[in-house]
Amino acid sequence: MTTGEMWTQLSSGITGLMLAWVMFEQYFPYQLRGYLQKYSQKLMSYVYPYIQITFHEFTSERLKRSEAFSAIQTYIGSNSTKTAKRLKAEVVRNNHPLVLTMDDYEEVTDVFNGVKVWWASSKTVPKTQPNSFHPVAEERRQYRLTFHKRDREVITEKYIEHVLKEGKAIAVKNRQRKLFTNNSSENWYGWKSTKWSHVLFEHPATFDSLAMETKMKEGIKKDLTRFSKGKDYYAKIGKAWKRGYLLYGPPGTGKSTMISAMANFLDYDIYDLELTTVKDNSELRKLLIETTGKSIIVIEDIDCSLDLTGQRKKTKEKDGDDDDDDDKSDKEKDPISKKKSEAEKENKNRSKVTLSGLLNFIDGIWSACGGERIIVFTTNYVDRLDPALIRTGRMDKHIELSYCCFEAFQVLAKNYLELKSHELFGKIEELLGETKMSPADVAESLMPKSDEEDEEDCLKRLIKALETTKEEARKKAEEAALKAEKAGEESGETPSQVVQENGEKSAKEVKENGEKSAKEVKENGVIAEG
Ligand SMILES: Nc1ncnc2c1ncn2[C@@H]1O[C@H](COP(=O)(O)OP(=O)(O)OP(=O)(O)O)[C@@H](O)[C@H]1O
Ligand SMILES: [Mg+2]
Repeated sequence: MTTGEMWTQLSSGITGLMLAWVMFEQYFPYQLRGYLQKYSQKLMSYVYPYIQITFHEFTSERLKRSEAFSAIQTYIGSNSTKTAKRLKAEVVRNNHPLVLTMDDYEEVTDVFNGVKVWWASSKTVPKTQPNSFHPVAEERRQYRLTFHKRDREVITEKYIEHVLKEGKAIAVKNRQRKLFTNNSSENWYGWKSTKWSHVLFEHPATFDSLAMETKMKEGIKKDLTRFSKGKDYYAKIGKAWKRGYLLYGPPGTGKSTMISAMANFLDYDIYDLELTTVKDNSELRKLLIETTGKSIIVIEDIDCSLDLTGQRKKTKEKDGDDDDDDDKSDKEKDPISKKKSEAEKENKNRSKVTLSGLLNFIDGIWSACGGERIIVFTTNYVDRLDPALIRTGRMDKHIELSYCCFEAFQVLAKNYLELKSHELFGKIEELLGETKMSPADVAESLMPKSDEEDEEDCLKRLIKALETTKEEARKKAEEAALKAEKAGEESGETPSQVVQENGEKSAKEVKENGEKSAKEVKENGVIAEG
């Protein structure tokens, strides 16, 4: 047979097949197709000696990405780079080569205990109407494992377990920590939609660079270490492997910095949850399910995020003659209150996440899904939070980050100026004892502003700043006392009585109240520590 004849025969054969397929599609009764498929598969199983197992990317209503799928992806990725011809570059990391994985519709082989298996990747894109207004459905990927039926036992009992274990181990080894933030639910659909977006987490903060009392720092480090090693302990006491921290204190005292230090200390990811974009409790739940283990879930400025300071409080304030109006002038001056009221206004109509929804998120039934998570709340005003949110046992540990003390200053001086001691330290210690300055402000003064500045210039700048702050505080206190005296004269009472009756009016009283409640919480925290 010549080559020309062979081609003619081949093309007529293909045409015949296509014709048969068209006839089948058009005329074969639809009802009988199911039977045909069933019996042809049965027939195939007699002739075809291979078994296939499919691992889908999403299981159970697509709530969560399958862990098995991720592990398999990593396993095949690391083994396939030498054999597969089409690879996908996933992440480019600093100082690391490309991370490559097998591309879609590619097949690789693997050998385990002398048994050969085939892995193939594929994807299905759900059909959508061409002119539909619905968002495009997300493609679903899957891996198909094929092996001979005589190897069934080895594969199902040993090989798959080996793949999952290896995959997870490789993932841990290659892991680059991430900082996640939640997407608005309007973007939860469509191509490659995800609930969380991430960037690589590269914050350099560590506990060594964190300025705070050494004893407190060591306590927190011990607590974190105990938690991260406590898998069996939590299982024994029947508690979800979670721990809640409440970080509170004035602005610039290192709450956010401490979260980064915690993540670096434990080698955890951070999920920065922006509550204001979460529409309701069910969205909150979905977000929680999508978080992975070894992570810190952070809700910053919890008092501003939502009206979680309690509907209860609000109703109370409505009936009573609470000091809402009196607060107004203070609020106008206070940037945090301003921040809060703006956020409140903005979110009034948008977010329906409730206190109970959030509590369920922290320690309800839903909190049990997936372990090894730390939940951190931060706030500037701990006394504004609903008691239910901070009661003993709910937030396991309450940490107060306060104004800069001398010990904290020493850490900053060592970090910023590489100074362990200096003749000006004595003066600074004295001033820090009399003034309230946040570590952020102290750090700012200590930072050299030009190459010409030396350590002494920086220390002198700090002394000047401390003296100014001290003077301002003195003037404020004087003004408050004067005001109280005036009000007392008008009503015929002594100034101290006026101050007492007006409650939180004077700056001094505000401070004292704050400190008192902070102390209470601290005490609770100490009890709660377990
Ligand atoms: N305790 C600290 N140790 C070291 N640096 C600090 C500390 N506190 C603040 N800083 C410095 O000040 C900056 C601001 O601190 P940070 O953002 O952590 O404050 P915060 O308590 O989260 O404030 P806010 O309440 O406004 O969110 C940081 O970039 C850090 O460099
Ligand atoms: Mg902060």
